Amino acid sequence: MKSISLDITKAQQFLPAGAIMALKEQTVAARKGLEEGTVPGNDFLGWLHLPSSITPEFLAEVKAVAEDLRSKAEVIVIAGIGGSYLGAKCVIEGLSNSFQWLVKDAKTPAIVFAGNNIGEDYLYELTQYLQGKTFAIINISKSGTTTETALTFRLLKTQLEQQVGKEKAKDLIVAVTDAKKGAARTCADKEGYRSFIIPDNVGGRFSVLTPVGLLPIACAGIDIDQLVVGAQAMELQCAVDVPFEENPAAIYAATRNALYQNGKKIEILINYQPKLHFYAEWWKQLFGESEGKDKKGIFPASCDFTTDLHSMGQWIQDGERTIFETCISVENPDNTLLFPHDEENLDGLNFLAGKHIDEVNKNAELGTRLAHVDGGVPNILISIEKLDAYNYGQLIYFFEIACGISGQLLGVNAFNQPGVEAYKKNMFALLEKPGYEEETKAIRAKLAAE
Ligand SMILES: O=P(O)(O)OC[C@H]1O[C@](O)(CO)[C@@H](O)[C@@H]1O
Repeated sequence: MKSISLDITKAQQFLPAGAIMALKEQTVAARKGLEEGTVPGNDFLGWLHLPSSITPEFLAEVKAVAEDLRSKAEVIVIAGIGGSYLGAKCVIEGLSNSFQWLVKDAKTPAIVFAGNNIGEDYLYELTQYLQGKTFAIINISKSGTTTETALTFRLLKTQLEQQVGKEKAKDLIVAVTDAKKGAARTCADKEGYRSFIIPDNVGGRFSVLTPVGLLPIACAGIDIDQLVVGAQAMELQCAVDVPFEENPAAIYAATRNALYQNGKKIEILINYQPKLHFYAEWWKQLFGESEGKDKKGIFPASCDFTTDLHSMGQWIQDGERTIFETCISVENPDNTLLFPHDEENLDGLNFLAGKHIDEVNKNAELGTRLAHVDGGVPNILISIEKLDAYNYGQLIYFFEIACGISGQLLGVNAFNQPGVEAYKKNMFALLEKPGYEEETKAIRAKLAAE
């Protein structure tokens, strides 16, 4: 099977000669640091050899639980946020029929995501939708205490128990959480739910190849074996003994850091396939939480083309020259659709007659790349053969390891996220959570003084 390919030529032309090679030594050291576990945050390196350590027995266990839920439920609600949501969401969106939610298909339950927001209307509408339906809940939280997820889980658990009774609900709830800590673990053990463990040394944004991602993905009927095989192939391709010039993750990490050092502060992940929208959301958390710290870090942004060419295209072509693009290009669509000839040609589109829709898309892609490069936007191109589980597996591991390397080039601990606590602390103080009495007083005084 074909490996993903990386082309940095249209980024390199914006850099001083030798800028990427100047980072070679540091990049090789960073890759070695990951292998030897000497990097900052080294207690969170469990993802590094995760693909090759996944056993067929473990995958069979995940698939068996997924099959069981698929056979019992019309709807499966995946409750989780951040890394406990985005990996599954990006793979499921990427590899399912775009109109799956409208298709009445007895084999695949509707997969619905929740626990990733606190919208009262969202949750109200979800609880309404679930009324009278047999639904299952996968409650995913590493800490087991994340407010958005815990709040949603309580709502849904209550509804499920009311609808089917406590005993039957037990069979329809699965927890994916820490082995020992957190409310989600306590609840799962006490209620007797089936559960999967999130390894201690795998942080949320690196956890898609643990049951956090694998269980929901299997519930959607996607081939998790191939996902893992793709990740394993990329693990080999980015191994510590692969020379810098042949390691795509090392080259990508060095290139984006060279661009950053030369004033390109924003990276826009581009796709030309609507199915990749949530891939970018996953990627933004991966790089945003890993690198945005110590007042440093490339800002990870994303655009869906050609859609956003009609909204953000102007800015990208002509705005401040602090951006670069990384484009994920999909070589082959899964399906064939030819553009029809029309005798009257009222729309003037007969010049496209007989062409694949993808040919139009590919020309839009090439035309955009040339225009943006001409407009001063460096372009990194990542090509994959097609959107399938194998290629998704490759892409996931590629960006994970690139991120692990890149964080070191930037000089940060890529595996913590201390900054996310600030909003939580304020929210708990404002909501008068027990234990936050001092913070409540302080924040009320602050607001009164404003
Ligand atoms: O799995 P958990 O512990 O609910 O965390 C969800 C997300 O929240 C964060 O911890 C940020 O608060 C992310 O790093 C994580 O992916």
